[in-house]
Amino acid sequence: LQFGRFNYPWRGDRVRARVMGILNVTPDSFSDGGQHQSLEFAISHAEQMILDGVDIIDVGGESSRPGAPPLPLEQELQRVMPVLYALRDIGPAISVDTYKPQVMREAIIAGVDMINDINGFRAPGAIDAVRDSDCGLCIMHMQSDPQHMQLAPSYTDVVAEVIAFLRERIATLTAAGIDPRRLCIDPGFGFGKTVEHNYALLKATGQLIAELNVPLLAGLSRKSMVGAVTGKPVEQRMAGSVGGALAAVAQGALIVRVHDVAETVDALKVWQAGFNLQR
Ligand SMILES: Nc1nc2[nH]c(SCC(=O)O)nc2c(=O)[nH]1
Repeated sequence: LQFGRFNYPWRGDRVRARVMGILNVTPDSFSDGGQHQSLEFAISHAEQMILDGVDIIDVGGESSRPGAPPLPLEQELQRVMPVLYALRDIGPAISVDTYKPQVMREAIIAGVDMINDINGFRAPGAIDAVRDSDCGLCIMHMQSDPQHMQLAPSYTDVVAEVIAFLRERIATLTAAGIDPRRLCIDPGFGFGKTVEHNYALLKATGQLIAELNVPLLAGLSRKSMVGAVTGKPVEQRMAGSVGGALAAVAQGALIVRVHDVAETVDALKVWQAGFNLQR
């Protein structure tokens, strides 16, 4: 490990928004779910995202849609590790979307640039898994867990409670010896939130950044919060998702996690050309 390499994707430039492309390596994202085909598909999808201008590729082996059953560790490793090794030197930063400490450990050995944990590194062993490395760490807020989170999301004050959660996680990770420069936060759109909660959080993007003083990742691409205000099904939510990404970036979000890389990259180029980025 080259300590001090600090290869987290936002190192050096915390102004230009980065585009994180979603690379699902779950069977339901491939026709036959076969191992070999899924690796081929994953690599060609990654190559397309690179042509489209992606900054970070987020590799996820477990679907975390509401109600999804947990995925056994071995299956997640079988899906994700071949892809991480295949992409490790392909160009853009590589992130792994996992909450399992063992997957984090193996991903770090495979050279990932970022660990994206929807569970905010709360699993036993998660902090130990990532402490002695130099990759970026995304701490996301989730109420409850994927199997139960959308049954009855409730908050007294969703913005205050999400800020308090993220503040506690930042404090816990830094107290464990993790360099704060490695950290980014994420309000977790759709993870234990109603549509109203999601938009309250989106409108509070600037407040989260100001209060927590770490880069913020926004992941609302094609989610039900986009469907709710456009009336569009998931396959017609690209424009709405781009609109949501710009709403987050306009308030200071540094990373947007999206399905539609080319469109988001173009939208950001024009928006950034026409907007005074000096905040
Ligand atoms: N950091 C982060 N990771 C994520 N992984 C997913 S999976 C669900 C989906 O893409 O619809 N969402 C998010 C998100 O919002 N933030």
